[in-house]
Amino acid sequence: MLKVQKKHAEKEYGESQTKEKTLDNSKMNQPEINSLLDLRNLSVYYGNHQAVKNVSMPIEKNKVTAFIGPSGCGKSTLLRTINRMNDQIPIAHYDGEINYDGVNILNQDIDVVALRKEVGMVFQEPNPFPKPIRKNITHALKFMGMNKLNMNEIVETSLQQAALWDEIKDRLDDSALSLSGGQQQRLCIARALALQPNVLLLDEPTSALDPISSAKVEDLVMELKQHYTIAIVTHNMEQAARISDNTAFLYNGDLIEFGNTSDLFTNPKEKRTEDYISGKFS
Ligand SMILES: Nc1ncnc2c1ncn2[C@@H]1O[C@H](COP(=O)(O)OP(=O)(O)OP(=O)(O)O)[C@@H](O)[C@H]1O
Repeated sequence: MLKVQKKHAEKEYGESQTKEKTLDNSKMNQPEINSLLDLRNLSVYYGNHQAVKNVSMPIEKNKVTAFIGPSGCGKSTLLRTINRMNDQIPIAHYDGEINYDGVNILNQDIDVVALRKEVGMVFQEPNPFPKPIRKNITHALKFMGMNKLNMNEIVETSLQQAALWDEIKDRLDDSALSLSGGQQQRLCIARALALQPNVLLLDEPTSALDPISSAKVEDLVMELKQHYTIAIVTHNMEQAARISDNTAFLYNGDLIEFGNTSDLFTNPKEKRTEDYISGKFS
């Protein structure tokens, strides 16, 4: 629950509905899903252009949900809407709801800074601050007003969670830019984890990495889902099949198919899904 929104949620939905909900997911041919986020009739526009069209789907708690589909189909737009990053684009606007633990996070009175603390994001290109490794973590905490915490402990814990501690524990005061691309990306994940989010949004986090670094980030994602709810955009079908539990296939802004990843990849219900995953178009 977004702390700043608790009162709002209680007023709008009633206390009983602010607890976790189990979706009736029969229309998606899925067993019951324990969703943390629930997208309902979500449409996103850039000016007059509709990039995401009336999408409804759950994002399951402590699972990895992959967004796949051809270039320009709206994957990143959908992901960025979940922590309101699109608010930074003046022509972007949206309709519909994203319910997060009983709160519609698209409400205008949501505290987006608090939201982004709970719903962290990691981008395609590793983007550490040009500062020492340690400061990449502490700077994020101070920026979020969390400067009373035990910084050394959080630095160590978040780097351990990001499977980076053993590699860099003796060089915490070196510049983050001295790390390899794969290490920089894991540092960016550690930086997001330091804020103790519930959800991690990963926008093609391995597309700029070599195969070995990509494999480390994939292993990390599999590990992290024990504690976090993860949504990932990927162009890599093998990656989606390897690491995700649920997959959403988007085409031209429409959600064509959503379901359990192994079912969707082995027995797609829609012809367009089958054509896409079998490489007939990209
Ligand atoms: N800042 C923006 N301003 C205007 N239009 C945008 C903006 N960002 C994205 N779009 C448009 O929205 C549509 C969806 O783009 P989006 O980046 O979400 O797709 P994508 O599936 O993530 O693509 P890719 O796989 O190539 O990254 C595209 O038509 C794109 O041109």
